[in-house]
Amino acid sequence: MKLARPVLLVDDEAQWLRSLSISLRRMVPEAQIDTCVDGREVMDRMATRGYDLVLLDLTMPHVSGEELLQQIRAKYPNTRVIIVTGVNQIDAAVRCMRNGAYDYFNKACEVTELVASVRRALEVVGLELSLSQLRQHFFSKQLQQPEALNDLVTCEPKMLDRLRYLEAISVSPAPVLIEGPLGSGKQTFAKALHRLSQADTPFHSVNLSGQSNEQIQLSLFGRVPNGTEPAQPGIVQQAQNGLLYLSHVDELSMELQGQLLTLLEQGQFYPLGSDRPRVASCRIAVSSQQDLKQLVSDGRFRQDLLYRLNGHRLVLPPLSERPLDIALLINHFIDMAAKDLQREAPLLPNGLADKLKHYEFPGNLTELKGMVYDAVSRSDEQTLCQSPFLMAITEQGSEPTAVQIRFGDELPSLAQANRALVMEAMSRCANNQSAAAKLLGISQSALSRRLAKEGLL
Ligand SMILES: Nc1ncnc2c1ncn2[C@@H]1O[C@H](COP(=O)(O)OP(=O)(O)OP(=O)(O)O)[C@@H](O)[C@H]1O
Repeated sequence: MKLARPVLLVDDEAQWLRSLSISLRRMVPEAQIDTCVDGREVMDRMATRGYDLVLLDLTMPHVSGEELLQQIRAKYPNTRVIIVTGVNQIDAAVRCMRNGAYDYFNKACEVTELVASVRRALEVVGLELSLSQLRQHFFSKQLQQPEALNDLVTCEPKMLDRLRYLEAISVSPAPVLIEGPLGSGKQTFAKALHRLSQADTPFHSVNLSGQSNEQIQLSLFGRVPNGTEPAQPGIVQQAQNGLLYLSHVDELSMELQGQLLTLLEQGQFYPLGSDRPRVASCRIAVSSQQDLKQLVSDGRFRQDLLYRLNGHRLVLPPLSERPLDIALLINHFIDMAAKDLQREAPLLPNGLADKLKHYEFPGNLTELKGMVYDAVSRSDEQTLCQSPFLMAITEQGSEPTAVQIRFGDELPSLAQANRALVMEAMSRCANNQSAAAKLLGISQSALSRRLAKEGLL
């Protein structure tokens, strides 16, 4: 969601101030507009309320815009200033830009140009703010709002880093891209982001997978009334000031990718049947199971959209790379299942979590949760029934792996093939020996011996 951003408009022409504030309130809903007709009051107003952006008229009685610009830049370096000039003041405007103004706007121009500049300035301030929060969080290593993250059970250091990052970006208005395999917790992270930022605003989620363009347009953007059908509001409109989470963005058609880009860049959308844009004011988080960079290389995803979405990016690892979390998650899901199924919570049998550390979990947390619910419903004693887990482990172990290797005319020797396989596994795992050993189905010490023997260490 877009967080409220305080903006001060300074001009001695009360009429201009009034009409500009109406336009900005309508077209940049996250801007919280205050006005000031007397330049002498500006620094006091700045001291009582930290403004993200000041729009400053250049020519005012008592104190000039140029003078105020200098004072604001000296005392409030994070505040952006846009200079508003009359027709013949280009030289002064250029001087102001040299002295740190963010932009300048000529009153004779279309107000939409000023609106675009205001949006850009607020976006920059938002990004700077989240960057400084990021630094703060990483240095403090403490979670600031642990209660908002209660649904995210983890003790893996790499996941705790992601929670800190989530807290840091919760103040930013920029879009968030969450990548991760099936069931790895993308939506759960999006919900936590919403709780961290403004829990009293709406959270909406739309699954973009398996729907036609028209269904998606209707559910996102709504429709204006036509001869046969009544008006229907879209979710973008309902999510005003809230968070809109779009899952499976990797499955969006090229046409809808363009519309999503308009929504992100201009904060505008078109209901079906209308050529009049509406203003959107929700923050957007999207998720993808596929690597979007790869999709861009394959020509299946727009690069400009990826740049836009990449405002903040979180990549969630598969559950098989979070072994420390397995016992914790099983216990968490046991409690949930026991409550939902109105049973006593059974105990986690010794050794089960360890056995599962070698299981791949193709469905990640969704799969583990399903297994635990099944196990709890089968448990008739005090201990959790193990059969759903053991069955999955056995099935995975006995599943034949289809290996297809293309050989040239000349076959490699066994030693050469071994060496090539080891090098390939190490390269796929970024030289992480324990991951490479897992890939090769041997122990880490066996891999280490082999690497030493081959002179690859
Ligand atoms: N860290 C976590 N702690 C506890 N439960 C979690 C955690 N992450 C996810 N879950 C639970 O696991 C299940 C799957 O999570 P979620 O729906 O967020 O995954 P997803 O990546 O969005 O799924 P999909 O790929 O299908 O869109 C949900 O029931 C969620 O409540």
